Amino acid sequence: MFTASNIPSTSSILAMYSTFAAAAMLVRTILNEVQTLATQLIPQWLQVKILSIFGQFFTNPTTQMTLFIKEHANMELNELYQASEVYLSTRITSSIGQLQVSKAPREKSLSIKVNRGQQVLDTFRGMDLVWEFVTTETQQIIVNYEDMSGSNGKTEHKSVTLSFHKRYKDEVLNNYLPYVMETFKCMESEKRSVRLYAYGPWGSINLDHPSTFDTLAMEPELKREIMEDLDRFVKRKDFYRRVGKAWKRGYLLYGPPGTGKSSLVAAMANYLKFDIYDLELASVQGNGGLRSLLTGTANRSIVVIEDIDCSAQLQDRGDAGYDHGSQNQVTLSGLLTFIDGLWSSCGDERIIVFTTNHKDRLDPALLRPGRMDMHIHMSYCSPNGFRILASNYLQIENHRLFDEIERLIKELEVTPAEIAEELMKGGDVDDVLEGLVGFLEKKREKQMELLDESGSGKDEGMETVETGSKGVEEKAEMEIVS
Ligand SMILES: Nc1ncnc2c1ncn2[C@@H]1O[C@H](COP(=O)(O)OP(=O)(O)OP(=O)(O)O)[C@@H](O)[C@H]1O
Ligand SMILES: [Mg+2]
Repeated sequence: MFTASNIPSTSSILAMYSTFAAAAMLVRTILNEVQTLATQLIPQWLQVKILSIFGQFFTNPTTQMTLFIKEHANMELNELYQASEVYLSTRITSSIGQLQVSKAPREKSLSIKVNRGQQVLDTFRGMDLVWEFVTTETQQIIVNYEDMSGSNGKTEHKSVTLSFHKRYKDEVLNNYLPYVMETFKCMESEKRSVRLYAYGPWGSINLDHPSTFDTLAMEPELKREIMEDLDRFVKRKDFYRRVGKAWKRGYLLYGPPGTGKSSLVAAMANYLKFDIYDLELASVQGNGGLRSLLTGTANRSIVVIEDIDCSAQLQDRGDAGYDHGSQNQVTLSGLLTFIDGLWSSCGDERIIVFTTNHKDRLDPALLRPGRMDMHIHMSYCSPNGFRILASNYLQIENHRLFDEIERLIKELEVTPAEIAEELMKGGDVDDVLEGLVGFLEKKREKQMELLDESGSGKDEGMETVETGSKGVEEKAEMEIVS
């Protein structure tokens, strides 16, 4: 009980309060100092150990927050996961016991990643953050529709977790994660070599294709037009957004085997530093499978579908309109609907390339204006093309046999692949070029014989070969965009 004499005066209460506040502040400052000193003095590996052993006692679930960043979100590649992986490779210290190390043939340096189960500590503006790579498995029953048998399958899901004190939630979401993304983008722009993904679930290999626009044997003017088209495309994000179009570009490459269609795709990828996704339509499970594969491709990539005339079901579009196809096949409708629809909403830089040896066999729906922006005819080797190949393979700009070779090339239908093969044969330059003259003369004799035979009606089924058509046919779509 307070009596009148022992009731503390207001001023003494205030004095006591400010003493307490000062003491609390002092304690907090000392604790902060100790914490900072400890983080500096205790090696990071020990911090991780302490955290992993005692973390469960100290980390109060009510104060800790954990973010889960999955590799895929809504069936799409999660860019934040990719970014975390790349970012954490810059945060590797001696505390981390397990790393994944690899080197691809064309990559200049080793690629080092943190292995799963390993914790990585990071600090950002005074916050402590703990990252960890984790893998979870889900059981799936896979039904074989042929004999209706079932088997158990496991799917691995990769993710990375990020834990921190709850009070940092806003700082992490508004500043730290954007910083992680920014670091990732900077590192990507200084880029590693181009990656090639084969039919999925996308596993990547580094594209070991040395093809560039410099090494391609093509008419210089056509080459320049393609490069300018690509340049224009990547610069035009705002334009595509303004006109409400998907930021994508479609190229149809057609021409006989060995004229450089696949080499041109590699040259485009190397030029833009885009990754390539090589999509084998025949192996895709239905329209749903196509959808999930294509949504799993990264931004700034080229999806290529080779030999489209040979791909299953592509001719098959019923008069009744878009059919949904049987369960296991991709229909042309699925493909076109996907290109038109899904990419319209994603606003990312995408290129799609179809290649074919027989443009005339394609469904006209694919050739309509608006489907593919540019049709590129890859044709037989020209004298210009030969000079590029000679310069690449033999490092020569001229030779006494050039005139004769160029005269033969003009008369013949010979592919750059055939000439490249001759130029790769061993020996000195004279031997190689003489070998090439011999090869071209033999080829001319054969072509004359074939012409005689077809002239006398012996080979009615002989294929006619496209020649001399103009290199680029730009469709209305291209005119609108340009
Ligand atoms: N235009 C070209 N310039 C330089 N090299 C070429 C060219 N065309 C073909 N080659 C050479 O021939 C090889 C095969 O060519 P490529 O695979 O690009 O032909 P393609 O047109 O895709 O053939 P296919 O229709 O059979 O797929 C290439 O690896 C390259 O060495
Ligand atoms: Mg090819």
